[in-house]
Amino acid sequence: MTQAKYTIGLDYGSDSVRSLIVDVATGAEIASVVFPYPRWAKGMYCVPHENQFRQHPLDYLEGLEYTIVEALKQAPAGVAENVVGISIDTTGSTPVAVDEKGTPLALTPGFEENPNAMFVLWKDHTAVKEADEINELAKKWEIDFTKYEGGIYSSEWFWSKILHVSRADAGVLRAANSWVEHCDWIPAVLTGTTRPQILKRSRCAAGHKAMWHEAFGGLPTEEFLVALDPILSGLRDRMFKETYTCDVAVGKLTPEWAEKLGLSTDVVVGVGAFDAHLGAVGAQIEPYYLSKVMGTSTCDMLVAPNEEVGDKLIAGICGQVDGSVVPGMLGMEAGQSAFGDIYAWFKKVLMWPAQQIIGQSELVDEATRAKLLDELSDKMILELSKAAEALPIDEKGVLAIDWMNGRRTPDANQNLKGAIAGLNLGTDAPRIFRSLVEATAFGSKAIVDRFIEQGVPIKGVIALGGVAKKSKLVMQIVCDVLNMPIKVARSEQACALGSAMAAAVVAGVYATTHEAQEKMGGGFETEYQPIPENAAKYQAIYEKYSKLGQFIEENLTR
Ligand SMILES: Nc1ncnc2c1ncn2[C@@H]1O[C@H](COP(=O)(O)OP(=O)(O)O)[C@@H](O)[C@H]1O
Ligand SMILES: O=C(CO)[C@@H](O)[C@@H](O)COP(=O)(O)O
Repeated sequence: MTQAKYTIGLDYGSDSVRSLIVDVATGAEIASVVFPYPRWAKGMYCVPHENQFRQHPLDYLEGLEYTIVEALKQAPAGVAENVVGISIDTTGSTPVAVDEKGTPLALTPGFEENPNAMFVLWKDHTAVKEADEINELAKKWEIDFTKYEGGIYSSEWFWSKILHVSRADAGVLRAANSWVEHCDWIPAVLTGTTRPQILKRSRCAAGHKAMWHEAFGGLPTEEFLVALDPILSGLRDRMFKETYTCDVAVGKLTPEWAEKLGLSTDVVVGVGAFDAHLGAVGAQIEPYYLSKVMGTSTCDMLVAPNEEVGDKLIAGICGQVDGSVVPGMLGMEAGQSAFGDIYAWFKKVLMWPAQQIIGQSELVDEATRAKLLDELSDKMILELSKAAEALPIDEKGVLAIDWMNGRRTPDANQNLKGAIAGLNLGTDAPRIFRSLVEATAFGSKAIVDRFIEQGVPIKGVIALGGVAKKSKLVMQIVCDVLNMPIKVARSEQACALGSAMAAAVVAGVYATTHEAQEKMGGGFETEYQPIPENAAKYQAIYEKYSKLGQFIEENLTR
């Protein structure tokens, strides 16, 4: 009997990192371990009301070691010796300033506690002004460098963040040799290739967030960047020219990391990519099937043969990049800046009085107070969902707009804010919660409609991510609003599974990503079907959503 081989997929989400060990022959998920980022969990280095969200590199390194070592402990004997590859996915754009060795500045003396020296998380919107400047200059420039990124550059992306931090922190500006995406840094650490000049850069990250395109010869020109702000002068030369798809190897584990992880130095490490893109691979994406990663935010991925899309530029999405999802095919990205985060926000609002009052009540002892608050927090969304599910669709009821974290697509605008209208004195929490769920579904429909308007057919919808697995209410409402069937990927960890598939390709087990998908894919566990009468009602309400959104954009934008 041939010796089984395994790969490890690492999925760095917004709140935690998880490892997944997979049997490459069958896709069987052998072990998985999750590591919540400790500093992030305490809210360190973040200022939510200023949209500042930063993550310390130590959160990532500790999670890297912990999740792999613990997963190998859970795996049967003989697995560790037969791991042949590791690949990772992360959130993005989540860049960090690095020194000439490629070390994030927060890991160097004097910057240990400086949020500007840490990873600027994808949801950090401190660079709204810089994004506006990039868009204004791009539209006047001889080449519109945003054209392969939907024509609108976002504050969530690479250059906006670099410019903002460079302006805000002279110390970081002086010490920064280059800037590196999270999805590029981890593979470089594992393989000892962190120096910016040799570090392999992800096609996915560069193409979707850094305005990289082979038609430009790589990144935007030095002239464009200097015209944006002379503070960027010389940085382009310390960035990169080539980019690589996730079927390419970065290198092999260094002896140090092989020792730490209990793995062989023969283990091949793949070029990284973003979570949504490898999640789509893990969910067995096919051409013209929209793969929705439904988590704190949503990412909508599509793939199509390059030749079928041709020179078409798809306006208002997060970019069209050759090889960003499945090597050899065009990857198209859209998404919503907040999805599950909106439910989490409402829960936080409802928790405030309880935390202030129960949290200080003398009627019960401290241990009981803590248990009460934990139970409230743990059950809040489930209880709201149960009550919301019992409510009828109300075409004259509460109507919400899902732009609490700005609008990512269609047509990025991080200046926008959310709204809740149609309230009366009888409006209760479940009704408001249901309106928020409906709003997130309407935001999803706006994206689907944009692709179709732009001539990209959508044959069906695949869903993955935490919300897809946790909420039947959300999934049925999204299904009714889209008026399309939605298949939910079986894997609890589709992003990590996609990374494990990529690792199997870079390790030479499979020749193509498609082959790895076929052999390692877990298929689908549920298929939601739209309820026709609901779909008809939601079509009418969606028109109101669109009008309210237009009013907000025209009158209430910051
Ligand atoms: N029962 C639920 N119904 C709807 N949303 C939920 C439920 N439980 C958790 N969530 C949401 O799931 C999101 C986390 O999704 P997940 O995919 O696990 O994380 P990430 O997006 O960081 O990868 C949170 O925003 C949370 O509000
Ligand atoms: O924007 C991207 C990828 O392009 C995601 O990394 C970002 O939305 C974060 O996704 P999650 O909500 O953490 O799943």
